[in-house]
Amino acid sequence: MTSMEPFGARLRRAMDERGPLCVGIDPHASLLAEWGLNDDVAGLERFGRTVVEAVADRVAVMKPQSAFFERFGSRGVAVLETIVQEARAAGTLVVMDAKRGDIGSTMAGYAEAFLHKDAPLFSDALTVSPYLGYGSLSPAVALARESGAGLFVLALTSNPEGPEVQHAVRADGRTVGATMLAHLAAENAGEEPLGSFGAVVGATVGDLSSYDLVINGPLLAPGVGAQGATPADLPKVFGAALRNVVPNVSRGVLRHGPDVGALRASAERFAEEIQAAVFGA
Ligand SMILES: O=c1ccn([C@@H]2O[C@H](COP(=O)(O)O)[C@@H](O)[C@H]2O)c(=O)[nH]1
Repeated sequence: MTSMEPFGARLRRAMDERGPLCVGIDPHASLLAEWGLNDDVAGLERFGRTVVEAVADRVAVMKPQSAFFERFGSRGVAVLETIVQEARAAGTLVVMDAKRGDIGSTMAGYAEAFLHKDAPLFSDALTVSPYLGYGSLSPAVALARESGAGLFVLALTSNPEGPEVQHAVRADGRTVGATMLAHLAAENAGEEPLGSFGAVVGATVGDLSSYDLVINGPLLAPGVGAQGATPADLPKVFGAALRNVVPNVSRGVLRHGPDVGALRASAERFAEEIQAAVFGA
């Protein structure tokens, strides 16, 4: 397989050129209604294509939420394929938010679905769950390396229920979340300018001073906007790892649709606030 430049290098360049904002494509039923669209496949497609038209040529990353496409079965997945391909063709990197995780032999199938360069849903990176054990992700790590893609591993998620698992302390005294971060730092060791194996760390999680977020890889940070975090919170949460943070905003931008100009203006406002928070820090 001819491989692409590694995801980490492509992401670093995109963040340097366009800023780090990731805009989510989350076609909630309530947003389809607010946009005056039907809650059907045609509405889904119009929604997704409008978001791509508004921001794909200007933001570093877009993150479609697979759940809202899978909701419509095979026809929804077909729309997802179109959206991913159009967004990538417009110049943005696509992180597929599908949060896959399974025993290793099945994980290999999920990896083929999203990380094989000839797969209809090939994405620049995929969110994965390590809660069947980090080692169960090995087939995805291997295929991502081979095809120049990346992974974002759930480490410290933005939801209030996450800590009961992620802050749990293991027999060796480390928390589960810290262990995931350490695995990722090992994957990324020696990679320049940035490793391809990132962590999901919510912007809402508060004080992380006891965690080592410097993993030489990207940190996908959902939670800005609708979940209550603001760009100004980023320096406090991410500290020394701030320059590798990719803040995701979904509903905070999407609620401004369906007008393309209003979506674009909202993304630009978030991008400016994030730039000020990261580079003014
Ligand atoms: O810890 C996590 C992991 C993923 N997400 C996803 O990000 C977006 C957030 O959407 P908003 O509308 O900006 O709240 C959504 O797709 C989540 O599934 C997350 O929120 N937290």
